[in-house]
Amino acid sequence: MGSAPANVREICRAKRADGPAAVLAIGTANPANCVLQDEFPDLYFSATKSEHLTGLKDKFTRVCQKLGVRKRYLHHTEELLGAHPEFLDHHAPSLDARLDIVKAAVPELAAEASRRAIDEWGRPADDITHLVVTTNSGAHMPGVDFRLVPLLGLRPTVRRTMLYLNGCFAGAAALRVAKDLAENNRGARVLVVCAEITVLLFTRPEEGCFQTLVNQGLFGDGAGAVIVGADPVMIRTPAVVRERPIFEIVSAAQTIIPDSEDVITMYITKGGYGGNISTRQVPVLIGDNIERCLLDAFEPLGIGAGWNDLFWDVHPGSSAILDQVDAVLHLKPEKLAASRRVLSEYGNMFGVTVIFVLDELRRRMQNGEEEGAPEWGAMLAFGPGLTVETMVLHRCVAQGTGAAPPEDKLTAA
Ligand SMILES: CC(C)(COP(=O)(O)OP(=O)(O)OC[C@H]1O[C@@H](n2cnc3c(N)ncnc32)[C@H](O)[C@@H]1OP(=O)(O)O)[C@@H](O)C(=O)NCCC(=O)NCCSC(=O)CC(=O)O
Repeated sequence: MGSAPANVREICRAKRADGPAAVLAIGTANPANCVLQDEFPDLYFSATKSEHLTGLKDKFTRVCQKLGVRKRYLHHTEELLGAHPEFLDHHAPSLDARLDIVKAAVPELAAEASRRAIDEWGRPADDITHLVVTTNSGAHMPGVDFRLVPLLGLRPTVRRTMLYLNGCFAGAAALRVAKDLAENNRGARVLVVCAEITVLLFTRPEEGCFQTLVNQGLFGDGAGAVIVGADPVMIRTPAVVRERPIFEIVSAAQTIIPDSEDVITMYITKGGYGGNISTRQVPVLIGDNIERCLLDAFEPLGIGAGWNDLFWDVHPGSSAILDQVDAVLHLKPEKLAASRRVLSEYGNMFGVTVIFVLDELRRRMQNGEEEGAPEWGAMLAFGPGLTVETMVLHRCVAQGTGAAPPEDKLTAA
C-alpha cells in the first residue's frame, strides 16, 4: 500500500480492450422436424381440424407462396399438437402447458448451437466470461441463461444478461450488448445465444384473422450462438488454439421509427402470444426509414462506400420486406442473397435469423460466392414498435482462416 495512489482513469483505461469486438465463432441449430412450405397448408389445416374452411385454406396457400419460405423447422409436431388439443383454441387457457414445453426445449436448442460455436472457437467453455441470452419463447426465472451454465460447463461466475421479448431485433440487440462488454472488459469472451421455439404462437386458423395465417406460414424455430471478443489471442490449452476473427463489429445503433408503437406488438395471454403485425405497413415504414439509419451509422465513420459495395445481413422479415430494402437502396439482386437463402431454408426465426445470415455470409465469402468480396458490411434488424438495429461490420481478411494473432499475444491457459 506504500505505492502512489492509482489514477482511476488509468485503471479504467487498462481494463478496456485495445481493438474492436469481433465475431470469433458462430454456431446454429434447429429442431429435427422439417416442414416443406408446399405441404404445410395440408398439414396445418389437417392438424387443426380445419379442412372444412376451404376458402381460408386457399388463401393460406397463397400467402405461404408469397412469404419467401421453402422450408422451416418446427419443434411442434403433429404428435405434440395431438397431445394438446387446447393449443388449437387461442381463447382456451394453454399458457402453462406451452411454457412447460419451451422451458425444457429452448435451453436444449440454445445449448446445441452454443456447443457448435464453442467447438469452432476451440477454447474451453469455462473461458467464457459473459453470457448474453435472448428469447421470446418463455417467461421463466431463472431463465435460459441460468440453465445454460450447467449445460455448457460455464463457470458459475459467468456474468449473465437475459433479454426477453425483443421480437425480431433481439439477435442484433444481443450482439450490440456483447460488443460493449467485449470492448470494455479486457480479455472478455462473450457468448451470445438467441433461441426461439414458436409453440406459443401456434393456434388454428380463423376467418377474419389474417395475422394467424402470417404467423403460421412465416415463423420457424432455431438457435444461433456467437462468440464475441476483442484482441484475438493464441493460447495453449495445452494444444495451441488461435482465435480467428470473422467480422469486426465496428458500430451498433438502435432507433425507434416515429409513431410506430402499434405496428408490431406482442404480449403473453392465457392462450399463448397475442399481438399484431401490420403486414402492409411494416415493409413501407422500413423502406421509408432505413436509408437514414444507414447514413447515421456510416457517415460518422467516414466510410464512403456505395450501398452496392457493402455486404448485407438484413433480417428477412419476409420477401416483401427484402424487396422493399432492395428497391429503396437500389441493391443489385445478389446483395441480399444470404438473407433470402436463410428465409427460404429456415423461415423467419425472430432474432435468431440475423445470426444464421451472418453464418451464411461467412460461408459465401469462404466459397468466393460473395461478388467483389466487400470489406465493409451492414446488419439491419427490425422488431417491435418499429425498432431498427443498425450495425456496421468489417470483414476480417481470410475470413476465419487467417488473421492469426501475433506470437507476443501467446497466453498460457
Ligand atoms: C403478408 C404478405 C406476404 C402479403 O403479400 P402481398 O402483399 O404481396 O400479397 P397480396 O396483397 O396479394 O396478399 C395476399 C393475400 O393476403 C391478403 N392480405 C394481405 N395483407 C393483408 C392484411 N394486412 N389483412 C388482410 N388480408 C391481407 C390479400 O388480400 C390477399 O388475399 P387474396 O389472395 O384472397 O386476394 C406481405 O405483405 C408481407 O410479407 N408483409 C410483411 C410481413 C411482415 O410484416 N413480416 C415481419 C414479421 S415480424 C418481424 O420480422 C419482426 C418481429 O416480429 O419483431
